Amino acid sequence: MVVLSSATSMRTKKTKAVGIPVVDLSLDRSTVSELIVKACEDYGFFKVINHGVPSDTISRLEDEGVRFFDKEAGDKQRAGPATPFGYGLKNIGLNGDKGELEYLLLHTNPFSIAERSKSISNNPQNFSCAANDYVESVRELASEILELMAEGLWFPDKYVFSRLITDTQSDSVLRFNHYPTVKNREPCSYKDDDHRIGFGEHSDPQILTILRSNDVAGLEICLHDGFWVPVPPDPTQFYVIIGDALQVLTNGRFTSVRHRALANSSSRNSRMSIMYFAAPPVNTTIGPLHELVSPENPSLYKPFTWGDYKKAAYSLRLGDCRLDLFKLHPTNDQKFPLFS
Ligand SMILES: C=C1C[C@]23C[C@@]1(O)CC[C@H]2[C@@]12CC[C@H](O)[C@@](C)(C(=O)O1)[C@H]2[C@@H]3C(=O)O
Ligand SMILES: O=C(O)CCC(=O)C(=O)O
Ligand SMILES: [Fe+2]
Repeated sequence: MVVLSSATSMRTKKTKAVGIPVVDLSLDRSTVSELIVKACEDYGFFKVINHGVPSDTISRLEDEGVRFFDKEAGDKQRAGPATPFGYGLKNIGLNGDKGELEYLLLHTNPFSIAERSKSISNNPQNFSCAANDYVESVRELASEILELMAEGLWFPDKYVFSRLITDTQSDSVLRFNHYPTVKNREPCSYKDDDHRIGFGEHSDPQILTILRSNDVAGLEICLHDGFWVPVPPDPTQFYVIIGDALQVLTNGRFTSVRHRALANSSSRNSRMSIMYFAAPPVNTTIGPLHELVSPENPSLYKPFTWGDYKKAAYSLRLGDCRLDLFKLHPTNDQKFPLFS
């Protein structure tokens, strides 16, 4: 029997204030790579400053996002439903997950962006151009970070991670999340720890996520001890989230951080985040790299293709610990039977 743990099976978790690691990419390379490795081991999450993404590239895409979410409901529906790409409202994924948000999910292939932009914008060319420029810039940033990680781990091949996401067939995804202000009095069935949930607890399946938000709070990350930490919004910088695929490639040395976004309840402005999920081509095999496997550190996961992993992710709920399915030595602390 294969069993799988789930967010809903976990004990109630408390919040605490902890400083999020900040990595200044303008420092010398060996310091930066050391800081990144430490942040990936301790948190699976960090902020990057001096990132090199032009502010104009960020603001052009932000304006497109604001323009889209400002439209009438009927106009936005023209870009939906999200199956999985397109416009989605309150339904996340295909298996009944709900949250207080609306979103746009796009594949980053430029042809796919061009096609989608026709139902998103009255000026599709502007939208495509802003989205492609943004994707190109954050892909470069993600590659640079992955190269620094490989250097920090003393791998002989510094491109071992980055080449997975720079391949022209990469399966990377761009997501805009918009969390409209909700009043606490309104009835709501999806609460957790007395908070309304904008985007429920989960890990990102991909290699790396580059997150940028406006100045409205909501994001929280979960520490190894189970405490939740609010992440201060910073519109000028990016946050980096380690995904499941990188946890596997590093044989568990880096952990994919569980995170969530709380709905807007007190703020007068609504939160908008833009995320770039860096993924390899679908036929890429993901497994622990031999440099990180030894008799003392045996392989923790069986290899799988990115396509297999996506299929598993999409057959499960948002909060499910889908990596359990690929563990070589599953533990007994998992609650819900998945397949028997
Ligand atoms: C409930 C789901 C939504 C999701 C696919 C899934 O079945 C489980 C993983 C979810 C997630 C989380 C990170 C990203 O936002 C996302 C695009 C992804 O790759 O995995 C979403 C998926 C989605 O919203 O389609
Ligand atoms: O909007 C956010 O801040 C987080 C959303 C998120 O985690 C996701 O889209 O995967
Ligand atoms: Fe996420």
